[in-house]
Amino acid sequence: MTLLRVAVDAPLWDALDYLHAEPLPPGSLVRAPLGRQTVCGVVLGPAQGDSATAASALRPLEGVFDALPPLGSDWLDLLRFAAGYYQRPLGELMAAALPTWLRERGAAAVAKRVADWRQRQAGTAFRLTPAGREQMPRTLSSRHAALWRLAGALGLHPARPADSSSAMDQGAPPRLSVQAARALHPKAAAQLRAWEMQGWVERVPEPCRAAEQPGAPARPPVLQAAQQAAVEAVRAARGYAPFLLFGVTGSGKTEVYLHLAQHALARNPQAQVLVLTPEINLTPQLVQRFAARFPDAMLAVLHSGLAEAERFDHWLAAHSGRARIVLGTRLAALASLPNLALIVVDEEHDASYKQQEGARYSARDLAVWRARQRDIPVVLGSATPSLESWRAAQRGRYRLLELPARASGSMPEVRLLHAGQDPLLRAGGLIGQALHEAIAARLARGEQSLLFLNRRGYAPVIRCPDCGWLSDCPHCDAHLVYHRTDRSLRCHHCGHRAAIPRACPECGSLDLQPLGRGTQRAEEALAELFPQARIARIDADTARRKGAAQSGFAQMHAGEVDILVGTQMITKGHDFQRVTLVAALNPDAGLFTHDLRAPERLFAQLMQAAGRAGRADAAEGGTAPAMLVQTAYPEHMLYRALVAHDYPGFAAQELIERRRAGMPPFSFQALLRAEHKKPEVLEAFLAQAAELAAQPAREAGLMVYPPVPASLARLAGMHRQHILVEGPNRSMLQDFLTIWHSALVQAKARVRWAIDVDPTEF
Ligand SMILES: Nc1ncnc2c1ncn2[C@@H]1O[C@H](COP(=O)(O)OP(=O)(O)OP(=O)(O)O)[C@@H](O)[C@H]1O
Ligand SMILES: [Zn+2]
Repeated sequence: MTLLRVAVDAPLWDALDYLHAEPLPPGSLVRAPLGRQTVCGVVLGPAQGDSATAASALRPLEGVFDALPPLGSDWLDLLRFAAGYYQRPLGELMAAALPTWLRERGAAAVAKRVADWRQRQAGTAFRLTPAGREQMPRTLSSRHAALWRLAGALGLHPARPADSSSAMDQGAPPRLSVQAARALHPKAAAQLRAWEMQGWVERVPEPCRAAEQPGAPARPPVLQAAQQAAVEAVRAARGYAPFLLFGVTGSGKTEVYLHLAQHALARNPQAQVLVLTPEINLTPQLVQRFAARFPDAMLAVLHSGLAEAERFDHWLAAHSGRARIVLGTRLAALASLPNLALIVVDEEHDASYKQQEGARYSARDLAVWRARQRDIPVVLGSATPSLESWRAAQRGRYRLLELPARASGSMPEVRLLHAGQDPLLRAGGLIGQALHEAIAARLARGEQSLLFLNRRGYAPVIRCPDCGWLSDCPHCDAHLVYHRTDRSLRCHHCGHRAAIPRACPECGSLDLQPLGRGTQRAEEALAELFPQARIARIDADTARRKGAAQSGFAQMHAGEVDILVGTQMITKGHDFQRVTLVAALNPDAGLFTHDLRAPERLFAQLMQAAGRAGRADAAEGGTAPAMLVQTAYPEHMLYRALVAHDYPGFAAQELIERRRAGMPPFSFQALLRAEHKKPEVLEAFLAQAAELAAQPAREAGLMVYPPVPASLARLAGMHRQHILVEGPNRSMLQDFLTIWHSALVQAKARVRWAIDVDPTEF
C-alpha cells in the first residue's frame, strides 16, 4: 500500500491522504471516499508524511479513472496558482474546471463513455481520396440512383468528370458522416466500407462540434495591411508574448485569430489553440467561422450551456489532445490542454470573464498567466479594451497591435438626441421624433434597425400614484419588474414572482401604473408606431426557451426582421449585414452610479452596439449607417468620446480619474464579502474582520475601508456588506490576504463570507 495526497472535489482547504495498492502519477483522476459519500479527486503526489489524519482513519481510494490520461503538471500548477491567488479551496477550482458529469460518475461509467467516445472518434465520417475521385466516376452511372446520390454527397459529380478541375477540386472534399449516409440509403454504411477497401474513400475523425454545421470551406480573405502586420507580429514572437489587439468593431479581429490559429496548427501537428469568448450562445458565428475554416481539425466547445455528458466529451477532446481548437467561455480557461500553443481572448474587456460566485477567478487574467507558464503567445482582442489591459499596453507590458479601420463597410455616424428637446420624449414616449424618422427611413428602404435598452420586462416597477406605493421585492432591495406577457411581477435578482395586485396593497387605489420602461414596452410601442414592420425581441426572457435567441438572430441575419429590440444581448458580436441603424433608447442610467467601472462598461457597450451598424458596404441608394443615442446629457464626456469613436480619448480621461482616486489599475483591490439574515450578526462579524485586518494591513501599507452595504444590500433575504482592501502592490496584497484569510477561517464565524480578489462588482 502507498499513501497518496489527493485534492478532493469538496470545499476543503487541505488535500487529504488516501491509501492505494500502488503509486499513481500526479494528476491521476480518482474516486475517493469522503464521509459517507464518494467524490472525484486528483492525485497531487505521494503523501508527505505530515498528514493530520491518524493512520487508523486512512481510507483506500474507491477507484481510479485509468481510462483517462492523468492531468498534466501544468494544469495542476494552474489550479494551485488560482486557488492561492483567489484564496479559494483547490476543490472548488476543480469543481469549476472539471465537467460535472465526470465529477459525479464512477470509474466504470467513465471508462465506458471514454471507450464510446474513442470509437466515435475513430472515424465515422468518410471523404473521397484522390484515387476515388479519379476512379469512381468510371464505375457509376446515374441509373444506380442510390450510389449516385452517395457519391454526390461525397462531393463527386460523376456525370461531369470533365469538371473535376473546377471549383469542386480546390476546397477540401466534403466529409460524409455515416449517419448522414444512412439517411440517403439504409445500406450506405456497408457501401462506404466497401469503397474504403478499394481505397476510394478514407475515414476522417468526426469532430466534436457545436450543433451548427459548417458551410462549404470558406476561402480566407486576403488580409489587409494592418491585419497582416498583426499576424506577423504574433507569428514572429517566441515564448511568452502578450498582445493587445485593439481593433475597431468590424476591423477583422476574428480574421486575425483565424490566421493565427492556422499558423499555430501548421507549425506543430499537435498544437492546440484556445479561444475564449464571452458568451458562446450569443456568438455562434464564431464557432461557425472556426469550424468552416478548419474542416479537418477537431474542434471542441466548452461552455455551461452544453448537456453534461456532452460537455464531458468536449472536455475529453481537449484533455486527450485530440481537439486542436477549443472555443469556450470563461470556464474553458481552466480546461486541460496538454499541447496548448496559442491563446486568444476575444472581447477581453467583457465583464463575463470574471466569475461572480464560488471561485471568483478572472478567465482573462488566468489566460495570461497560462501563456506565461506555457511560454506561448496570448492575444487579447477588443475594440474597447479594459483599462487594465490598455494601461498594460501603454507601459509596454503588452504589445499593442492596432486595426484602425473597418475591413468592409464604414463606421456609423453617432448622433446624440437631446431628450429634453424632443416633444415625443418629453411627453413620456420611448421613441423620440428623430429616431421615429430614422426607423421609418430604414423601413422604406428595406434596411434593418436595432434598438436596445437595458431593462427587460415591461416596466421596472409598478407604482401607486395616490400613496406612492412601489412593487418592491419582499426579499431584496429591488423593485419587482412588471412582465406584461404573463401578467407577473418578478424579481430579477432572486426570482421571486407575484401576481399583479388588483388594487394598491397600501391604500386600495385601483389606479396602479407602470413606471419606466423595459423591452416588452418598447416592443409594444414599436408595434403601434410601425404596424407593418416585422419586429422581434431578444432578451433573457425570450432566450429562456432553448434555441429561441439563436433563431431570433438567424431571422435577423436572413432579413426576416425589420426591427430588432432587446437588451445588451443584441449589441454583441454579430456580423449583421443589413443593419444601418442602431439606437440606444435610454442609456443614461449607466452614467450615474458609484460603481467605478460603470462608465467603462457603458462606453464599451455603446461602442459595441455602434459596431453592429454599417458592416457591409452600403448598397446603391442605401442610407448611411447611423447610431442614435437618446440622452438627457448630450454634453457628457462619455458621449462626446462616443461621437468621435475615440476609445483612446475616453480611456485617457478615465485613467486620469482613476489615478486621482487611487483606483485600479493604479491600485490593487480585494473585497471581503459577507452576508447573513440578521444585520447585527453581520455587523459583528465585519467589525471582527476589520480588527483582524488592522495590524497586518498596516504592516503591508494597505488601506482597509470600513464595512459598507453591497450595492444590492439585501438579496434573497440576506443582508450583504463588504470590506474593501486596497494597496499599491499586488504581492503585498497577496501576502496580506493569506494572513487575513487564515485568521478569518480560524474565527469560525456563523456568517457566510468570501474573499473576492480583483473584484469587478460591488
Ligand atoms: N481582409 C479582409 N478582407 C475582406 N473582408 C474582411 C477581411 N477581414 C475581415 N473581413 C470581413 O469583415 C467583417 C468583419 O470582420 P470580423 O468579424 O473579423 O471583425 P471583428 O473585428 O471581429 O468584428 P467585431 O469586433 O465587431 O465583432 C466580416 O464580415 C469579415 O468577413
Ligand atoms: Zn428578490
